[in-house]
Amino acid sequence: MQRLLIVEDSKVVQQVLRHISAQYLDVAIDFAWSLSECKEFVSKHSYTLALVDLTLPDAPNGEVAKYTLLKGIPTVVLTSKMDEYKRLQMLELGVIDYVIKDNRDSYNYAIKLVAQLLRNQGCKALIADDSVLSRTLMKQMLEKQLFAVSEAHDGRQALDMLKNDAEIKLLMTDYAMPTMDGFELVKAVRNFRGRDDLAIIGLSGASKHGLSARFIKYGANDFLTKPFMNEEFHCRVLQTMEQLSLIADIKESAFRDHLTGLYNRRYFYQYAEKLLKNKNQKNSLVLLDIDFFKAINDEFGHDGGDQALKQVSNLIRTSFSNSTVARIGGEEFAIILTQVEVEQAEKCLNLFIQKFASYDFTISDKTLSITASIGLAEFQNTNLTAAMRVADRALYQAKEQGRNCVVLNSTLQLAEVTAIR
Ligand SMILES: Nc1nc2c(ncn2[C@@H]2O[C@H](COP(=O)(O)OP(=O)(O)OP(=O)(O)O)[C@@H](O)[C@H]2O)c(=O)[nH]1
Repeated sequence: MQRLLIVEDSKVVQQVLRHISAQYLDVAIDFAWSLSECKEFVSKHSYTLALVDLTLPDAPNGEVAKYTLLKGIPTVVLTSKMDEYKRLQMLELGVIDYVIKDNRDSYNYAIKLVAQLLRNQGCKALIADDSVLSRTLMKQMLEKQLFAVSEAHDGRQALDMLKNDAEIKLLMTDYAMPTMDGFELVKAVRNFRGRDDLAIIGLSGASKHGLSARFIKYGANDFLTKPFMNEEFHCRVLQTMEQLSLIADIKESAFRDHLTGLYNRRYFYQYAEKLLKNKNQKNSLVLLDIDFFKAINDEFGHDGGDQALKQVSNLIRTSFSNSTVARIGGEEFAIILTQVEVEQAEKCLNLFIQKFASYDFTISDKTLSITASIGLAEFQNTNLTAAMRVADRALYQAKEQGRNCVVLNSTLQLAEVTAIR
């Protein structure tokens, strides 16, 4: 579990930070007023990150940052001190960033910076550089930003590592390297990893003019000239990763249903198509439809119906937490149980439907029971249209049989699939 420590002695600033943190951060946060309180917290918890003020009643000269760094906690300074000497001293000590609090935007900047650092945690970064010194320096700096860092001594090795590990999200590559230079590496990598999936920052010595533009044209997201200041390095890496995160957020929201937070139909179809490519995996496809949902809308209004949909979604999500659950229609849900054969799925769904029927849903302070009908079909060696039709037929039968039941459509499947093919 990630944990953040904020050390700030101003009540007003603490309130502002609490407010902005609630919008951007989803981690445990402790607020300390002083160095002594900070020490108390550190003795009780381990922290992923600290955001500290430099001037505290019991520590007027930045002692708190020295303390958190000494304790191995990556630290961001948020201070009203516009002292250039102090700033450089702090950056040299190893703080990730030094943010001056001169307006509301600086608080936003600091918290967004913290949010990005927390997202970096455990994220894989790769450094491709033939200079051991350069690699060591960058590794230290990236580790400060909470990345898990690996190294490659030339372009060829970096390319192999990237081919074998889709989890690498950041590549820092030098230009001049033996066997394969930075341009060749970026071009090759972009054949299989897009800009929205892997961030690339090109690097080169100051004497080589025009390299930055070429790096970017070949597919790098940004460029750094060596030697760089630590602060610039941190800013560029964070900004590049923030762009990647924003794209990931946009993609994620495009695949989510606004009302319930479940995956939507679009995502479900893409996911299901991919899954079918693995011919050997036995999966089960479940279509669940709420019974007499129109009556709920009629009694409680559309908002009441929405409340019911949210509660039903939560119940399905928590009951099938290891599976992909999507809302594919108004009151219709699809679930794929991967590596679960239909006979096993049927048993599990029969238990679930009982749990569903006995669950107390609450709409506008009134408790009510809701039931659902389920159609189940095998989801292997077929095409998606066929599988959906088979499961839909089973769902139709469940409705016909009086609802609140599970129907497994195994008999129709072969005939259906053949007909559709
Ligand atoms: N509140 C709310 N209602 C929705 C939403 N989407 C669809 N509906 C309603 O869901 C109801 C579905 O009604 P029907 O298709 O007749 O199905 P049913 O009443 O559940 O009956 P059976 O499926 O046959 O048991 C309609 O009244 C739709 O207006 C939604 O997002 N919110």
